[in-house]
Amino acid sequence: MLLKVEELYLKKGNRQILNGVNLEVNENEIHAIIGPNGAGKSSLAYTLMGVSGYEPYKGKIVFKNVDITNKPIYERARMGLTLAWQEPARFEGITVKKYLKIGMNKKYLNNPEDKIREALDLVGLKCNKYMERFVDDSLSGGERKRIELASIICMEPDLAILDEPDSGIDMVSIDEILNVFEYLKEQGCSLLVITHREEMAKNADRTSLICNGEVILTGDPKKVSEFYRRRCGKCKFR
Ligand SMILES: Nc1ncnc2c1ncn2[C@@H]1O[C@H](COP(=O)(O)OP(=O)(O)OP(=O)(O)O)[C@@H](O)[C@H]1O
Repeated sequence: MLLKVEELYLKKGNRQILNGVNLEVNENEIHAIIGPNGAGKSSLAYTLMGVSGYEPYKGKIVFKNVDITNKPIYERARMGLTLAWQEPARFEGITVKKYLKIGMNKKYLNNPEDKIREALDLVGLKCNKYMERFVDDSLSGGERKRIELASIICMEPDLAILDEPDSGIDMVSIDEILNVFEYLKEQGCSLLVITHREEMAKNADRTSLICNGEVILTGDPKKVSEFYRRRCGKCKFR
């Protein structure tokens, strides 16, 4: 097992956000997380990554058999964990090329430009058009999401947590994103993908449903999606 989350509890102020999350991600698995707005999906992602302000008050996070619950974000990153934020990264003043090179896996540093071209191609962006563009507001939300995904391809972490990689991506391009997921899996990465799109969840190996800060069901993606649609309509908002 790659990631094991045991009974994780998180508060923000006096608000209870995570209520004893249990979650397991296997090696080489695409694991989707679904659930209603406000269920705690993004908060779980930040807690797993070790973002400041998201320290759990109870529970355990084990990554590659190491207890990382109290490890700082940079140590988790060094161990091969990464998070692509819901809001795409903005590195004002940096070109796309430079941005993709920053987190690049060492094994590609001999010939970074080839990997950058491959990554941009995989996410459906024309290299010559985007390499020298700046990562800033001049890029559309969808373009930034794609660049974020390209950075994961260049980084090739052991586990990438992707918070709504499909938001802002037009419907016809969802297949492209799914292809990137398959590509990353072939490279040996595991993915934890937070999504509101059923077709994304259905293409995962397993899906977990989060409700009120708790994983209430994990299993076959089609069954979990179906359960969510049938049973969770009523508990959408707290
Ligand atoms: N800093 C904070 N202070 C207080 N409450 C917070 C804070 N951050 C998040 N919350 C609350 O925690 C709950 C979980 O939020 P979170 O963003 O994790 O949900 P989510 O499942 O990712 O939702 P969505 O699907 O809308 O993105 C929400 O009720 C939110 O209002």
